[in-house]
Amino acid sequence: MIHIVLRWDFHVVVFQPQPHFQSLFKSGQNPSSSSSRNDDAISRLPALFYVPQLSFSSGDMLLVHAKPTSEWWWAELHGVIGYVPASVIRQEPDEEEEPVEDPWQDEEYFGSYKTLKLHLEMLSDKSRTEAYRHVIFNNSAALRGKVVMDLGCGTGIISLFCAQLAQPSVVYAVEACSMAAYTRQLVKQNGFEEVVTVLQGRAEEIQLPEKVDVLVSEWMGSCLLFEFMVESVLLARDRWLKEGAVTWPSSAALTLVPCQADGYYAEKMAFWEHPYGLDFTPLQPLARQEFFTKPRFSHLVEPAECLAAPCHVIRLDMYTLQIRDLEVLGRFLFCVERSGIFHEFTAWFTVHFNSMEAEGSAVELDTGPSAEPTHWKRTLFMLDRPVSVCAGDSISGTIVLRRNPVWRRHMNVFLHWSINGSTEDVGTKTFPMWR
Ligand SMILES: N=C(N)NC/C=C/[C@H]1O[C@@H](n2cnc3c(N)ncnc32)[C@H](O)[C@@H]1O
Repeated sequence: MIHIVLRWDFHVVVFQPQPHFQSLFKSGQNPSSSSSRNDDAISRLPALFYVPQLSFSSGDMLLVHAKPTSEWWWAELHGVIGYVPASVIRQEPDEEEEPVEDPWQDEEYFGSYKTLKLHLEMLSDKSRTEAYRHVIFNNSAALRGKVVMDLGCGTGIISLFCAQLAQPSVVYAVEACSMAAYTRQLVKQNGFEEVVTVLQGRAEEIQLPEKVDVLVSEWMGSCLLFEFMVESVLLARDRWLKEGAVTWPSSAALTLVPCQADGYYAEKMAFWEHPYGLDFTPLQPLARQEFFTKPRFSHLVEPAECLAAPCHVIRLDMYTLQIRDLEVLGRFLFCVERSGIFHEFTAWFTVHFNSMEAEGSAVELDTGPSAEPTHWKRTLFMLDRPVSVCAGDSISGTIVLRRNPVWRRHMNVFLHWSINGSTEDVGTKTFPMWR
């Protein structure tokens, strides 16, 4: 979709500080928009903590990739991509509008949830499913008479928990794919037709008869954000959640830790040193490319393999998070607690469910090595070359989860690290998830 810029007759570089990094700014450095002061201030800032919006001038032709909200569109100008305020641009009718592939790949994405495979995997994950049941049980009194929306209900397990353990006035179970027809059968089979209403359609498009008191969803993907179903939750939050109402999960955190991974390294890399007494090391560059380029999702790191204390690199408050903040960033500083070989970074997430009652206890779903394994397991980012580290060394750097500007369910993870702050002993690597 081509658009031209109207009204804005000056060059604008607008940076939007991300609230959850507010605390990381040095005082007095919050930029204001559209001023030379802005440019100076920004040139001094750690740009990593800003989501640049597109700079453009009147008359520019923008290529709009996506319109996540009515006020902010995701667009491209001269190869640079960023958010633009929709209010200043006008759609130019295209002569030949060639069909553009759906950046959400909804056909493939929702198609994967039409069969039982993924639903069986999620339902078989007791840590995950029991956590949601625990939340409903803990809040059963507060849920009485409430209106609930279960976004992406799948087989409807969370909605069925609500009807089984509490007395909400209604649960709107929203499911985009044809699984919804079976979900209706399950609601009937278990006698909850009076409470649970299954609506087939995308949460972004369905119409609810009323706003809701509780928005519950199990949206977390590998490395927390993969699939970016969280965007659908934010849109539904802004559209259907009553003032002061509850969203479950209430917050999320991504955790990172440097680890030793002898087994995986031996299996994929050391193996080529002398298979059957022969030297196959010329294949190691191929092995590095094939096995270490993409993150490994199905990884179960043990606590003993962690070389330092894990650290939360990203925290998301589901009440204040904005879609444009989903180009999320983080930084880390690890103090190595045990000498060993630094093979990889491992990532996992934790989500919290605040109680609806002031004194109620929160529920936590932790997918890390100190908790029961879950179907998410953990995500492993293998370094190209392992590094020997000693207790007391520091591993500092940044992790940037940059959403794929075109394929909106995908992202790239940039990792940059330095050992003991040195400028020689540094590393940097980008991991595509998946495109
Ligand atoms: N990855 C994790 N954890 N959960 C995936 C959960 C996916 C389920 O939620 C549905 N879903 C995902 N996004 C939407 C949406 N915007 N509107 C309606 N239904 C949706 C999918 O069809 C799956 O059944």
